[in-house]
Amino acid sequence: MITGTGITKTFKQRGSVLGAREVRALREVDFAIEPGGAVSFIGESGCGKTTLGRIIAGLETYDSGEIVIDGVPMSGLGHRRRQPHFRRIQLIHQDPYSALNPTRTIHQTLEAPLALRAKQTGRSRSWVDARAEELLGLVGIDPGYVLPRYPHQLSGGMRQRVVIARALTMDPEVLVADEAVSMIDVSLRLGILGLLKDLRVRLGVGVLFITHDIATARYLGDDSELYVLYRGQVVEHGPTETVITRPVHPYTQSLLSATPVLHGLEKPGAERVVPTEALDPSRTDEGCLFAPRCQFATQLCTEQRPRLSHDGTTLQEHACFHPRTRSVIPTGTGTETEMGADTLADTGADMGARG
Ligand SMILES: Nc1ncnc2c1ncn2[C@@H]1O[C@H](COP(=O)(O)OP(=O)(O)OP(=O)(O)O)[C@@H](O)[C@H]1O
Repeated sequence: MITGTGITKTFKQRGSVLGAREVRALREVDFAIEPGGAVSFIGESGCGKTTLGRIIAGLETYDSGEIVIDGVPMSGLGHRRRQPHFRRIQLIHQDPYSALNPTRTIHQTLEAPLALRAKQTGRSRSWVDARAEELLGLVGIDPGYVLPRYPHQLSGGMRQRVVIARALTMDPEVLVADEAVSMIDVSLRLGILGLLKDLRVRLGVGVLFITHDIATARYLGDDSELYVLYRGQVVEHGPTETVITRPVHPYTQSLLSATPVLHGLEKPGAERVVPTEALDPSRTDEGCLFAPRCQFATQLCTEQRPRLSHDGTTLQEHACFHPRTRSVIPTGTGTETEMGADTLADTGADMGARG
């Protein structure tokens, strides 16, 4: 089990005419990933999703808070002693093109981490080759075809499967998939999402899914959990299906309102929640972070910051002084286009409601 408590991260951005600027990328984020569980983080561009994924994978430091991996708090450990724990959390980058070394064949790409793993676990050289073939089989590609080839000789979908196979060389407890399907052809996305679901079932590996696309978050499974991030703060969290069908935070509602739907699936009577104001670079950190864009904000919202909590009336936690369940999906875009099942994974909106 992997938990994070109060994870906070601030970046200093230099180069502005006004000098260094501080960006609060994450604000006291709490999360938990059960063994074999599925968790998604969603939010618009810049909300801190990638930073959180990198922190969870041990690739980024954090200012305060605690990450506990299988009962071991990471903050008390030095870099070398942390590594074996973080190795159990493998990051899958969004861009399979740059994630693979173009000068190495797929055999060489898988051989290096597997040789290390063999050394760590006292296995033989023949195990390395057999395991490479086994892992490629697990991710649904023919080892005989792929092993001698270079990344540029493979399709985007195949490359992403190789990236996933490479992550599996470390026997991970959790795969962190950061926008893992966003750079893949629409027609291949469902295949990769299906593979992640399948790996959960077959290997018991947990999946942490980072996405701006609410439709892909929904695809992860009925038992998955959803965290909605806004400007580094979790504003709503609960079972994915509950958060999507009965959202209570106006930001979640605005994300869902912005989601295009297939013609004919519009829900009669759905409300539309639209952020009233674009993100302003001089935005205030006072009160609720979403208040300047929220059509339901009151004076209280501009003065105090609501904390994520259960109020006992809903299944999910929320950080809102005026939560109200609103049925907001889907309002439809008026598109007449007929779309096949293969394109369903691409129907989520780019939720970057930046104005
Ligand atoms: N290395 C860095 N140095 C300075 N600022 C950074 C750095 N990495 C991220 N940030 C800033 O932190 C904030 C969160 O960035 P992050 O990449 O985590 O967001 P995101 O939700 O993943 O966005 P996107 O979907 O566009 O990748 C942004 O304002 C970003 O500009």
